[in-house]
Amino acid sequence: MSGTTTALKPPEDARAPVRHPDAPAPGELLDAHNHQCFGCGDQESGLLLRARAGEGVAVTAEFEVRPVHQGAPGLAHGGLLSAALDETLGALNWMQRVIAVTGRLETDFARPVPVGTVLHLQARVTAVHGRKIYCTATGRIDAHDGPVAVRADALFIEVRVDHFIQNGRAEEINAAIADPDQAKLARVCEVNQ
Ligand SMILES: CCCCCCCCCCCC(=O)SCCNC(=O)CCNC(=O)[C@H](O)C(C)(C)COP(=O)(O)OP(=O)(O)OC[C@H]1O[C@@H](n2cnc3c(N)ncnc32)[C@H](O)[C@@H]1OP(=O)(O)O
Repeated sequence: MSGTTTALKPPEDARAPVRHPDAPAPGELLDAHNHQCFGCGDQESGLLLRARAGEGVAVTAEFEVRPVHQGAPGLAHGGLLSAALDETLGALNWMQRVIAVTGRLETDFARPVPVGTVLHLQARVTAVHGRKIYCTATGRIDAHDGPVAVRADALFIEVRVDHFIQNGRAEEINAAIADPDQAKLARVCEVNQ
């Protein structure tokens, strides 16, 4: 059973999430927030996860489990399945136009996921309380209505772009600042904070 810890239960006075008026339209493919990202970037050894805007404050994503993602022979590594859930939940940032990072992530592994599976992920924000964003995700095998293999509940915490500038390695931060797409993304999100 997921979401059992108190930290993942929204308080009574939490508000419903609000879709930003300029959020991408349902079905629209979401850009990678960083092309070097292990989850949504374009590294061959990464997840190559592709997310799309959903209705409301929700997203969908697909992750093809390749041999490089194995744990046990022929099966996906559990940590990478958590990463796929985390990345999908992170894509919810686009729908509220905030910058938020994972504070807590609890994963349930309900079924083994064979190599060759396309994991169909769905994530949505359930509640917001100050900087705290409560959200949930599932991953289903080979179809959007396939059997649930993994699910997660998470708490994301809203941060300012300084979070990355102060904590990230200078080499990558400087490259991101010099990248017009990254600078635009940071501006768009910060305007809403
Ligand atoms: C340019 C675009 C890029 C866009 C980039 C988007 C990236 C998305 C990528 C996918 C997602 C990731 O993997 S993100 C990477 C993994 N995550 C991280 O690296 C985060 C590391 N942790 C941190 O930096 C920090 O702990 C933070 C930012 C999460 C929180 O620190 P803080 O800002 O000082 O806030 P703090 O006062 O401690 O906490 C605020 C409130 O949240 C609660 N809180 C904080 N952490 C937790 C927790 N683990 N579990 C429960 N509750 C928590 C506190 O109790 C408090 O509640 P109250 O007192 O207010 O009630």
